[in-house]
Amino acid sequence: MAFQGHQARKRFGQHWLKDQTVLDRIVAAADLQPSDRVLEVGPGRGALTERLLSSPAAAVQAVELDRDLVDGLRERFAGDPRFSLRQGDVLELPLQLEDGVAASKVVANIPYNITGPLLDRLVGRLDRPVEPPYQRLVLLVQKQVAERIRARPGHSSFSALSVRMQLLARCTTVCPVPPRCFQPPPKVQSEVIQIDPLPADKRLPSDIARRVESLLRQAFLARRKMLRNTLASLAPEPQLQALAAAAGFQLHQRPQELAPQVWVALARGLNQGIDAASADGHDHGDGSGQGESSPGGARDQI
Ligand SMILES: C[S@@+](CC[C@H](N)C(=O)[O-])C[C@H]1O[C@@H](n2cnc3c(N)ncnc32)[C@H](O)[C@@H]1O
Repeated sequence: MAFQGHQARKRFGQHWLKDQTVLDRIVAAADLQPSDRVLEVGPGRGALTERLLSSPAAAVQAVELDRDLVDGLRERFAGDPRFSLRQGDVLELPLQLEDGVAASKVVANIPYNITGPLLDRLVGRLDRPVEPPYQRLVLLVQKQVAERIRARPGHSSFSALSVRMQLLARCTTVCPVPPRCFQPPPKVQSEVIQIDPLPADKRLPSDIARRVESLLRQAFLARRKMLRNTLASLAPEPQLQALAAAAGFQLHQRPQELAPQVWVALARGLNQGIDAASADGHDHGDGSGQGESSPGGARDQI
């Protein structure tokens, strides 16, 4: 077998999944249909790939960084024409399948060291969502990250990532995965998470999306500070108070207490303020949230 002699490499985040129940749960969550085309990030030695190829999916495209795994993977799945493999960095390679068609689903036990940029690549940000969105992502990630993705307001894990992901997708837990499910076992707890991105017509309008991204950056930079302080550059306090009341929060609250829809309501209020001011004949910029770090300029935007 071509994998013989290959040692798991720490720098590539290699922890082979060996627990059959977790593999079952991942594939069940993916709910693969004959019309599905799957992207697998980091097939490793192919434990998950084999399960994906046991499903009725039309195609499984794997992207593996470690050159020394490529021959073994090609050998292992040579008999299945639905399997294709590209060697390289998933953060850099084009992600269409061999025939140029985009995958419908992503299923992967991901290397934890690239989680942030990978989510960026596979889901995107509010102001630049991945287009077209994947129908579903089933990802094995570090538990701490899964908790941040699906956290509710007020929970200690609630962060800008929670707001962003919950406005872009429906995020649910599939199952916890303790270290003993891997070989070698990682030092951290893991979790399988299911992310169903919203279809393009259910996303936020782009001006609101840009504004929410900009608010999140501004507010979560100092997550322990009251919003009265972190948002002070946006408007004089009486106006800020009115905007907050209309959006459904109070200025003594902190950013991790505000639900995603409250951020959207605040963004709408701010953008409407800009529109109203523009209608008055003032020049207040494009409402993209740029320049908000300059207090004077930002006050002018309201
Ligand atoms: C946690 S292991 C999962 C392996 C296998 N899917 C399993 O479940 O046993 C992560 C895999 O991603 C690969 N990998 C790491 N960084 C990568 C990158 N930037 N692009 C593509 N694959 C990567 C590693 O070589 C490894 O095979």
